[in-house]
Amino acid sequence: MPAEPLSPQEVEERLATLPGWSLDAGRLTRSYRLGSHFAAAAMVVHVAQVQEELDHHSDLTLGYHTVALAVHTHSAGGAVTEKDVELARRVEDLAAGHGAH
Ligand SMILES: C[C@H](O)[C@H](O)[C@H]1CNC2=NC(N)=NC(=O)C2=N1
Repeated sequence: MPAEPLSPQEVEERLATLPGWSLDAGRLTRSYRLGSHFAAAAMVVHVAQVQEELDHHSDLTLGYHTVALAVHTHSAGGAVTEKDVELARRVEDLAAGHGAH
């Protein structure tokens, strides 16, 4: 069953439980800072593993000491859905282990 779009209020409620995440151009976004470029690259690989597991994929950008994500649900017409929130939570869970903040 396709994921349903969250209402603007539901998105705000979810964001209130995801510090550092925001809604930007209709997508859930967050940027993390890490201690080195290699540490950032390792986090990208870990996020990619989670995205494959969830079958849900963000635009994932590796910078010098940064990792940035932006995600919405293509199959819901580009809306934000619970799938995006689930991915954000999973990324939060692994970020600390990479020293990301
Ligand atoms: C066929 C495949 O499962 C789908 O296309 C998945 C893959 N990853 C996805 N990622 C995102 N962000 N939105 C989707 O609708 C989506 N769909």
